[in-house]
Amino acid sequence: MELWSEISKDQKKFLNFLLGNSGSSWNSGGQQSSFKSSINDNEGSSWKSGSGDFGLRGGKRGELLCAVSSKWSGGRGSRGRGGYRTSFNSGFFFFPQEGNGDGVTAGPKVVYVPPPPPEEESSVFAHYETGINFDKYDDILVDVSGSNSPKAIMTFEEAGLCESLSRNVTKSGYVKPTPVQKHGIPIISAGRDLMACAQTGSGKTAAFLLPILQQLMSDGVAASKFSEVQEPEAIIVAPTRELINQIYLEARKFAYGTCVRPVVVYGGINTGYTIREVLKGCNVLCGTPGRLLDIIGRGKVGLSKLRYLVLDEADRMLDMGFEPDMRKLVSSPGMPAKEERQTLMFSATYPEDIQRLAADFLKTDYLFLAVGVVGGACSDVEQHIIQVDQYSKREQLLELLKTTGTERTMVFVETKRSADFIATFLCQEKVPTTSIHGDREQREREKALGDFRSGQCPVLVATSVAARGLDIEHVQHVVNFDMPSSIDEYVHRIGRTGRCGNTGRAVSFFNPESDTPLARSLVKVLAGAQQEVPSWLEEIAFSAHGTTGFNPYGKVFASTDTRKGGSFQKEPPQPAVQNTSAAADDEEWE
Ligand SMILES: Nc1ncnc2c1ncn2[C@@H]1O[C@H](COP(=O)(O)OP(=O)(O)OP(=O)(O)O)[C@@H](O)[C@H]1O
Repeated sequence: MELWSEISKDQKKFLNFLLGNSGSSWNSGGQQSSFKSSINDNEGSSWKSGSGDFGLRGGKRGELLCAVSSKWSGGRGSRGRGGYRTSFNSGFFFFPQEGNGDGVTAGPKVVYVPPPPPEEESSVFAHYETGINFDKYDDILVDVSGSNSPKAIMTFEEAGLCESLSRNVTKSGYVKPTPVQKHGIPIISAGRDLMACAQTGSGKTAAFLLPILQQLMSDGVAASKFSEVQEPEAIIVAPTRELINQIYLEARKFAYGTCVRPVVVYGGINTGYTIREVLKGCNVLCGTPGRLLDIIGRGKVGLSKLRYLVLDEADRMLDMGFEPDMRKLVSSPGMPAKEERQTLMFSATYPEDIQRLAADFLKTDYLFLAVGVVGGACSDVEQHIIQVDQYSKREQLLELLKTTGTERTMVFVETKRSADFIATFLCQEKVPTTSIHGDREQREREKALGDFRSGQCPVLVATSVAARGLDIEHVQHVVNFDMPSSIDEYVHRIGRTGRCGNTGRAVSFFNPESDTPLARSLVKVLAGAQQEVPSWLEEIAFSAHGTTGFNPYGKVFASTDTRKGGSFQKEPPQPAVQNTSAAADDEEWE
């Protein structure tokens, strides 16, 4: 099956090591071959339900699956350095790291070089259609706070884009701007700092890319050329590799046929290759925080020409996981002071404490743009919450997947290990499945996403690493196999469907034993998106006194700009934004 064939040589070597098999071939008999044949026995294409006993049994296959699933649980970045760790029969194994010098991804030398993105125009501009609810975006209430906000535009013509940009917008299938574009484009073009919040899938990426590219074009940015130090005019930061790559592809699309050259840098790929790409010329540098800091620290990127700093998924970029990196970034030698650069922040969620923190990075007169309710779920996603107990989840998932057939479905789980378990379980049940999480090698992550995008594997089991920003055509369903621990994460996860006016469905397994702390905020999110709230959930929500970190009178949403004196100052402190899913899962972000 797909997952199995993706197990890398290194992983196989490692498994052989665990099994005391010094031979080089994974398939060389013994336990190894029993595992392989047991997987192969199940190969076929029919979809059926079954009573998989995966993960609970002992015996050879169970042990081996454990070993596979718990491979490389060494963390990345500042929270997880120190060697490869893997658990096997409750033990931990540490392997010395081979420094790869990229300062980001601890572990063996990374040799992976991704295939170049397709060059043909039809691939560059490939897009999906807007959905039946696209025009309803216009009914969403918009609030811009701060002084002297520029007037919104109603059409792309009013955006004053140069000819090549306009042409690229048209080729992308954009006919009219979404609300975040109508308001965001003129704000950015007017040179203002911006904190923007708009629902998932509503076009935030183009809202910042178009005015930046337009400004660079109209200022006659120098065509990029080889130099030992590159001086980009814009830096865009996002929390995950796949998301920053997607943003880069969008930048490349809108800049097509112009002299503006976007480049992407992220962990998990060969550093030498990355540096060579940057040195060829770089106007818009897209990166994950660690790799960006690394490349700046190596003196390959100078900041003297920097005019735009964009934080996508800004609340994530400024929470406790990434805040130190962001502070490092803005204090890098040569980084223009906030008064000298334009700083732009975008997300679908903005906890108030993060808003206050974000203000440190912005000019005091920044504008706050809220499209709809800050932190609200996309109302184009039909949300269902099903009460489950821990042990019935797998069977319920199988039942559910029988109804979705070959429609694309993302299944979110809490940990990397359960991502492997569930994906393998589904493969055994003949559901073509792949998985993405922070312990998979970059090559595997990209293949998984590719197979999911192409429909070869219509089911993608994912951890929080895929919760934010990913824009994948035809994702009709999201399943929260495990509930996330924060409501914001829920909003982002279900936002992988129902994008750009299309409709989607999200089914969440709610286990009262573990998920009660989420109940009240979930009720509010459901009600806010005009969804049916199950009465049992309401009961749990309103009897959930004493649950840790839950303020019964607290607000789920920041109603608006915290500078207006939102609930932040008046109410008892809210639980800190806990990306506990990420924290509990070691390291899912880079
Ligand atoms: N004006 C438009 N007309 C048609 N399609 C658009 C328009 N704006 C954006 N899109 C498309 O809508 C999809 C979603 O856009 P995008 O990924 O920027 O959403 P987002 O708001 O950043 O979502 P998320 O919060 O999940 O990151 C993309 O495929 C994008 O190309």
